[in-house]
Amino acid sequence: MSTSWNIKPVSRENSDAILHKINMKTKPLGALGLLEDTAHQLAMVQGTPEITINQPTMLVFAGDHGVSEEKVSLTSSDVTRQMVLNFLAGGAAINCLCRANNMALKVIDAGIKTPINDDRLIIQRIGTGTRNLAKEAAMAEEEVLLALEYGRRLAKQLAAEGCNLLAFGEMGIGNTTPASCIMAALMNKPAAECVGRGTGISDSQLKHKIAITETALARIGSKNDPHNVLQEVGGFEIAQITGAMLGAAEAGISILVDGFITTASALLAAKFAPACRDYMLFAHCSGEQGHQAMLEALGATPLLQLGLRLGEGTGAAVALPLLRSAAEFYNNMASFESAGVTL
Ligand SMILES: Cc1cc2ncn([C@H]3O[C@H](COP(=O)(O)O)[C@@H](O)[C@H]3O)c2cc1C
Ligand SMILES: O=C(O)c1cccnc1
Repeated sequence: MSTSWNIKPVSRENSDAILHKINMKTKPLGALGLLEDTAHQLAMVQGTPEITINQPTMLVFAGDHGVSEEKVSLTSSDVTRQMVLNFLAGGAAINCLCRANNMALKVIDAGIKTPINDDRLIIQRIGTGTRNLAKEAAMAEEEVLLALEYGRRLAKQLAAEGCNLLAFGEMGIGNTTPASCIMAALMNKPAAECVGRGTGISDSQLKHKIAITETALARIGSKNDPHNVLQEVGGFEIAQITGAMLGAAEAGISILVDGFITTASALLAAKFAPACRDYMLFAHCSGEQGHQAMLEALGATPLLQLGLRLGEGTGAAVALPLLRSAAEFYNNMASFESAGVTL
């Protein structure tokens, strides 16, 4: 069983014209650095003379992980639910950074241990947390399919309502472990290069986390098959983010990727449908070991390097003003001709 994705690669047809427009702005060639690449990509995706950033929305998917019983995190699964309540109350880092940067925030229960009854929460529960990937497949095949579909549907609904930029964040105690497993499997790298300290675990916890990752990897039949990888070592929120990224690309809108965990989803999405990569922008390089290599594997140059290692979408929220700056210079900066400036 598999899902097919209907993603149009972004047309290269306008690439030269967009580059020309950027190069004719009143500045030395390339002097706006990564802002130029960002404008180029947004303009390519949008295919319109001006770049717009409409209803930019942060989607934070929450899910619990059976592997947290292995003490691979600083804290217990209970904190996932407590943090979702914190999101709903407006008190978490991501709430502050979305407020500071004028970004809408939606929180999705993709399958935390104990449900929360609150109208503001989007309920897309797959279960009460995944199974322990150290011992067995984290998810059932149907759970993977349902999670991908839930994510896809939400992204397409938001695009239909006028959003043209979706950013992705996550909350799930233990989820750097599945993200490391996904990285190791899809990039065919040793566990030790993919596993980091997440919330800040000790040396002995790190050793155990690497051992678990190796055990789980040995169980994956086809390491190059994103569906198989998700089933063995994925997570409900990781799978829904993957589906939502693919859904965003199907809808032709931009994807803003955050840290280590959402980049693992991006790797999966690009494996399901390589054209999805055309729609992705990368906010930052996290302090989590392995993130840099994952970004390189995706050919990504992240906008920021702030030493963030939190997730929740925080890096993506902080990067949004850079996208707005890219749009503003692209749309409104004078050209040599219009300003009468000669080199
Ligand atoms: C209070 C708190 C708030 C968080 N917000 C995001 N994370 C981050 O830490 C978790 C991943 O790290 P690990 O794999 O080590 O558990 C995820 O929930 C991630 O979003 C948090 C973690 C904590 C403790
Ligand atoms: O980079 C991330 O997304 C990250 C790093 C550590 C813990 N949680 C998330």
